[in-house]
Amino acid sequence: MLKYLIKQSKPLLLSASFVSILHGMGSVYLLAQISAALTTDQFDRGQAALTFAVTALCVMFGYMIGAILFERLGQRAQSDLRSFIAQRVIQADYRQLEQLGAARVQSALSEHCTRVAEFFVSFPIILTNAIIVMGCLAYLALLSWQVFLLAVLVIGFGSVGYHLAHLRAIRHLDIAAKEQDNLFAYFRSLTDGAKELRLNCDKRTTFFDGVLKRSIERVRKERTFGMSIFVASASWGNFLIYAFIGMVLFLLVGDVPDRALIMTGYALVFVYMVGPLEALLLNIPRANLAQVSARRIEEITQAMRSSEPQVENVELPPLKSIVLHGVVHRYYHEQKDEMFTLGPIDLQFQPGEITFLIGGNGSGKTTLAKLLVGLYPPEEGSITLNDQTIDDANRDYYRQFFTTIFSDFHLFDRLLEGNHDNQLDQKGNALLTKLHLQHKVKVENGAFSTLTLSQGQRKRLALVVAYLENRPFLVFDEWAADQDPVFKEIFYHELLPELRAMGKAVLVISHDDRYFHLADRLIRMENGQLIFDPAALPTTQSTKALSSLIVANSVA
Ligand SMILES: Nc1ncnc2c1ncn2[C@@H]1O[C@H](COP(=O)(O)OP(=O)(O)OP(=O)(O)O)[C@@H](O)[C@H]1O
Repeated sequence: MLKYLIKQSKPLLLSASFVSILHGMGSVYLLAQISAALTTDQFDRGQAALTFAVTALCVMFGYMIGAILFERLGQRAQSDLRSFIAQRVIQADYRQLEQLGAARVQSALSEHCTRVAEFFVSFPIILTNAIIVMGCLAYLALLSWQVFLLAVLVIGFGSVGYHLAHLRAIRHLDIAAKEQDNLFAYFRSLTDGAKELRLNCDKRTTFFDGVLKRSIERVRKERTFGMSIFVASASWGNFLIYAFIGMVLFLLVGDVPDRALIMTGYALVFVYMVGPLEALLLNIPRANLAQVSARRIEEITQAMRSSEPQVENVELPPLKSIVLHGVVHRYYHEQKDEMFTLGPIDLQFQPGEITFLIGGNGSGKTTLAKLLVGLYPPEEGSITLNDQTIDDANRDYYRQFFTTIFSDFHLFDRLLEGNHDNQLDQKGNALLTKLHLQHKVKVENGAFSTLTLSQGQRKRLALVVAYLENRPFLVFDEWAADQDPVFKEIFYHELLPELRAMGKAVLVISHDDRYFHLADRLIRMENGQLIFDPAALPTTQSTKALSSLIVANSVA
């Protein structure tokens, strides 16, 4: 992932790196000038002052330009990453997304992205300081090759220790990154479960102390541990620097002639080098953290691979039929080591037909609806649309035939229709009036004036959106469950017949047995199977619906 981002912004990164290298080299050149001024007697003071001033200015501008360019790179990396992840989420197969969970996606979009962007802030620090350290070493080599060799030996020794520590630290940072995904799920519970947490103090205490704080603590502990290892190895590096300086000043130099001058030269280099070395040792862990986050983003996006190419601006042909042949879907419940199997289901749908799907809780009605609309691909069997078999290649196209209102529907704050115009607003407002929502919410330029509505009102608004989408097939999953009798009446007695007259195919998942007789067809789900059970049907049901039930179960 980091490699990909680096490749993406190559020109900017190269320019920023070039400026940082110049900045580092300029700093070393400044050191050489200071050293020369301190240790040499005969030189042109005016010329030296001018060179020093020009170099200092170049170093300042080099630092400034480099830092600005890297900041831009960091922000761009963050926005690129966010768009990339969002794109992956939009394209991901729905079932994979369900399994992955919202918390991990949130964690990738916020925290991990920020950490990766930070890499671009620490990168120039690492680069510039590495150049300064290398320059200082080169200058040392000029002064004495023995001292240079000793420095290389110390750096080699330090690097091995640093690498071993690095391996250990990364393990802890990885654990922290994984735990953070759980933490984001708990953060969601803080707002999603706000009512429950306020109404039950035991629940609140257990959640806060036993779940949330434990997770926060785990992230803190693992990250502190990982970073402490880095800091410890940085201190080890620091100690080695001073050990090296001590060895050079007190053992290697000895009682040579011009000792004071040589010592001044060395001391200057050492003092100049300590800061950049420390900065290096402190910033490499930040780059490592970015690497851990980049890996996590990669894992999360890998888990969202899409096998279904997405369509754009499709013209839909008229719907003639949708047929499910022996369709099967399974859920595996890990905790209980149990399998829920839906199907095999044989079923046929036609335009202008209202089908009611009934059955007990957990019998598989919603799962069947998700299979029908193409959110789940059938594990066995097949679906055909107008005699064309649906597979991964055309499933996204197939999904465009449907509008759904599931019980966990989402309302966007605007109509997201590509061909939006004034007429659509007018139609929307007329429908809002029909559903008694005209005083609560309005459509203006495709946007709803508010979404602060009761659950029943939100569902009515969702119904308006579904109507305006004008798709050939509508699926309502217990839409009427939380509506007043007056809206149930409108839904079952006005809207459904209207949809039928418009030639729409409609699947209504319902528990409202008072209205079962209005169905053209009634199908019943029990424990994942469509069953034929005339005794279970309400007495008011028309013979038409009853005979359709038989037909529904006999489509091969
Ligand atoms: N995302 C999921 N992952 C795993 N199992 C699931 C998932 N969704 C549903 N199930 C399981 O599948 C079975 C059928 O669920 P489904 O939601 O289809 O039933 P339903 O008939 O719509 O129920 P209800 O009337 O309560 O809405 C249940 O046992 C449920 O636990």
